[in-house]
Amino acid sequence: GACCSYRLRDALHPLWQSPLAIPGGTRQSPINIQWRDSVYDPFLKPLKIAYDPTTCLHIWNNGYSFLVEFDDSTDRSIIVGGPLKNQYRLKQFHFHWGAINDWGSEHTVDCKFYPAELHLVHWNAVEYPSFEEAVMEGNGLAVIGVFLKLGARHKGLQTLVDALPAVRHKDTVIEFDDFDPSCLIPSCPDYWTYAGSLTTPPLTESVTWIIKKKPIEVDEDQLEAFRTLLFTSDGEEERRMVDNFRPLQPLMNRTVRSSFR
Ligand SMILES: NS(=O)(=O)c1ccc2oc(NC(=O)c3ccccc3)nc2c1
Ligand SMILES: [Zn+2]
Repeated sequence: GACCSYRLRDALHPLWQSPLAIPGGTRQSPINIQWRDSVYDPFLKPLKIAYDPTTCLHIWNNGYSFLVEFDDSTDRSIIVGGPLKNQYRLKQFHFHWGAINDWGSEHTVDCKFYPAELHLVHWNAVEYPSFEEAVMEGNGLAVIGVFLKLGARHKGLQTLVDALPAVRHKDTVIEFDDFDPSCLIPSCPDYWTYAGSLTTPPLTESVTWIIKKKPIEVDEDQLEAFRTLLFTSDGEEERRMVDNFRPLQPLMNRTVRSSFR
C-alpha cells in the first residue's frame, strides 16, 4: 500500500483486537488521502454547519477518548450540504492523538500524520429514528474530520482543556454546557470526502467522511493536556490515554473526492 502494510498492523494493533479484516469490509477507515489521486467534484456543495451551543450536555472519558456529547432530540445542531443528501444531527465530538507530536491523527495526507484529529459525529435523523439505528446504515452517519497541528494556542479548545482534569479516569463525566464546536472547524471551506467506517468498534461501514483540508493550530501544552488522560478507571493501574488511533486501512475500490481544485 501507499504508506504501510495495513492488515498486519491492524490485526496486531493493541488497542483494537479487531479481526484481521472486518468480514466483507470494503470501506474501512481511516485511510491515507493521496492528494494527487483525489478527484475534484464540481457538484459537491459547500458544507453548512449550524450548531446551537445550548445543546451541549457533558464531557466524558469513555476509555477510548474524551467525548463531548450533545442533545440530539431535535434539529438544533445540524450539518447539511457538502456530499450529504439529508441533514445530519450532531451527536458528539472527540479526538485521537499520539504519545508524541510525530503522529496521532487517524487519517493521513500524502502519508503525513498530524499530532491529533478531531471527529464531529452526526447521524441522519431524516431517515432513521435514532443514532443506534443510523450507525447500522450505509448513509447513517457523517463525521467531519479536522486535523490539529502544532502552532498557536487555540482559545476555543482551551475551555475543553481546562475541563480535562475532571475526566482523567475512564467512565468519569462532568457537565459541560454552552460550547459551540464550530470554533474548532477551520473557516476554509475546502474538504475531501469518501465512504468509510467508524474507526473504533463496532467499525460499521456507515460513515460519509468529510475531512477538512486545513488543520487548526493548537499549542504544545494543549496537546500535552490530552496526554494526561487515562484509559484506566480510578483505582486501576494507570495507563496514559495516548496513541488512540486506528492503523490505516486499504482504500480498495474507493475514490476520494475533493471540493476544491
Ligand atoms: N472515530 S469515529 O469513527 O468518529 C467513531 C467511532 C465509534 C463511534 O461510536 C460512536 N457512538 C456514539 O457516539 C454514541 C453516543 C451515544 C449513544 C450511542 C452511541 N460514535 C463513534 C465515532
Ligand atoms: Zn474518532
